[in-house]
Amino acid sequence: MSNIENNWKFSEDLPVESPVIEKARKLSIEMGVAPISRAVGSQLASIVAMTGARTIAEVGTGLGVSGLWLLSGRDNISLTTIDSESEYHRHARALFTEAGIAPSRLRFINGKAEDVLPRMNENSYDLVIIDADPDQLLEYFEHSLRLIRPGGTVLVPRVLKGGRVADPAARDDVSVDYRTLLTELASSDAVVTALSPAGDGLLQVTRVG
Ligand SMILES: C[S@@+](CC[C@H](N)C(=O)[O-])C[C@H]1O[C@@H](n2cnc3c(N)ncnc32)[C@H](O)[C@@H]1O
Repeated sequence: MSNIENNWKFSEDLPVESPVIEKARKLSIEMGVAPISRAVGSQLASIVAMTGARTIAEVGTGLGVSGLWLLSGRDNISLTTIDSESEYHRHARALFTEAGIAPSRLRFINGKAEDVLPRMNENSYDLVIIDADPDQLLEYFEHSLRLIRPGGTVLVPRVLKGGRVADPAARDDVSVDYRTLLTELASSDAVVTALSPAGDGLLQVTRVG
């Protein structure tokens, strides 16, 4: 293994997940839903803790691995989480309860993100995380920039698409769209952007004004 691969593997193996997050991860994998990686989860919790985020919206609940990590970052967060699959929401709700999270802090919206996001209030969230249909990322990203307050942050896990985004020879629409988005954000004055190689890439975009 190269040093870079060693570093990556070490960073992925290091975070310690709570028993409920471990359970959510196991169930998620059994049901064929890919959870965020441990390193990405620990980065989400860290971002929540350092930004003091209180209002979070999530696109792509899955079985709740990312939500549980976000909620572990600090107390008194309210999480609005969207998924098109009601069965996933049923499991995630049970896992959040098992983690001791008060139902009053959670809002589950069952529906397609492309229908739900346009109806959500602008400037209302400290953090928005997008982890749903990769083909719709650009549309979800536009909405997310509208939903966050000035100083708020949009997070996108899996943004490197298994190495395809970093490979200029990959010319499929999604890889090209992602590459273009990352390149444009890197030189934009309207946002502060960081790209972490954790998991399959974690994009962090903070709105300046
Ligand atoms: C990769 S999984 C999310 C995993 C979750 N964030 C985690 O780490 O545990 C993607 C989720 O997006 C949901 N999804 C896919 N297309 C969607 C859409 N158009 N609108 C809302 N949810 C969608 C799927 O049902 C699935 O639960």
